[in-house]
Amino acid sequence: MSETTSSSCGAENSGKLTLDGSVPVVEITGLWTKFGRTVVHQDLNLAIQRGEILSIVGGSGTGKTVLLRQMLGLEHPARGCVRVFGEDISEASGEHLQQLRNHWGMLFQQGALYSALTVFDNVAQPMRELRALPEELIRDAVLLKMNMVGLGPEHAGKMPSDLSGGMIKRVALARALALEPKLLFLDEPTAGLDPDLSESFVALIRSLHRELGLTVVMVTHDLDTLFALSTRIAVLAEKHVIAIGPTQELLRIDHPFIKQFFLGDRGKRALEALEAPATAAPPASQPEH
Ligand SMILES: Nc1ncnc2c1ncn2[C@@H]1O[C@H](COP(=O)(O)OP(=O)(O)OP(=O)(O)O)[C@@H](O)[C@H]1O
Repeated sequence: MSETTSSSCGAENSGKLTLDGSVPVVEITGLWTKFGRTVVHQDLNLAIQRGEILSIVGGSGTGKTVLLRQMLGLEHPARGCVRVFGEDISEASGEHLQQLRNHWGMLFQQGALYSALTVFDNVAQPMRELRALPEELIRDAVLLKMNMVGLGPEHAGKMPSDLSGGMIKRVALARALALEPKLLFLDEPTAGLDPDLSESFVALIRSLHRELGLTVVMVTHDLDTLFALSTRIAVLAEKHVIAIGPTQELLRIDHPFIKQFFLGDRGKRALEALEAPATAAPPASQPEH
C-alpha cells in the first residue's frame, strides 16, 4: 500500500457519477504517490476524456501500474486528487465505491480467471455478485458477452486450463465487459500472445471500443498494440506525465526517452507496420478454437 497523507479533491463527492462526458472520465491532479521514502509520482496531472483510448507508456518502474491502481482506488494518493466519473476515488467507500466499480471493467495481464470456474461462471461472476439479476437473464447475458468476444456457446462449459492463451484473454475480456462498463482498463492486453493472436485481439478491442462507445485506459509495452489502438499516448518519466498526445505529435518532441522509445529500432518497425497497407486480419468476432 502506498503511503497516505492528505489526498484532496477540494470538494466532497456528490454521490452521483458523471457519465455524460461533461467532465473527464478520469482526472488526476497534483498526484503524489509514495512508498515509504520512494516517490513514484510527483505532481502528476492527467485527464482522460470520454471515448478515447489513452495509453500510458514509460520505462520500467516509472509507475504505470501504480497509476492504474490509483485510478482503480487500490492505492491512495499521498497528495493530490484522482477523480473517476467526477468522484474522488479515494473518498469513495462502501456502496458508492461498488457503484463506481460497476461502471468499469479491468483486463488483467494474465487474464486472471478463476481456475475452478468454467468459462460461463467466470463471465457470470460479476453479474452474480450484484445479487439482483435472475439466473435466466444472467444466462442470456453471459452468452451475449461471449459472442461479443468471438466465443461460441460450445466453450461455456470449458475450464480455464483447457483454453489457449488467446481464449483466456477473450474470456477475461467478456468478464470485464459483463456489467456493460463505460470505462475499460487494459493491463498489457496482448502480453503472451503470438503476433497473429495479438493482431486479432487488437482488432477485437478496436471494434468493441467503437461499438460500445468505451473509454479505454491501457498500459502496454507492445508497440504494435500501442500504435494500433491509442488515440493518445501519455508518457510517464521523471515521476510525472512529461508529454501527452497522438503518436504523430509525440514523435516531434525532443526528449531522450521519447526519441529512444518511439524512434528506436522497435518503435520504427512498429510505425512502419502501421503505415504499411493493412493485411487481412481475421474479423474481430471470429470464433477461436
Ligand atoms: N506495494 C509497493 N510497495 C513498495 N513499492 C512499490 C509497490 N508497488 C510498486 N512499487 C514501486 O513503485 C515503482 C513503480 O512500479 P510500477 O509497477 O508502477 O512500475 P511500472 O512502470 O508498471 O513498471 P514495469 O513497466 O516494469 O511493469 C517501482 O519502483 C516499484 O518498485
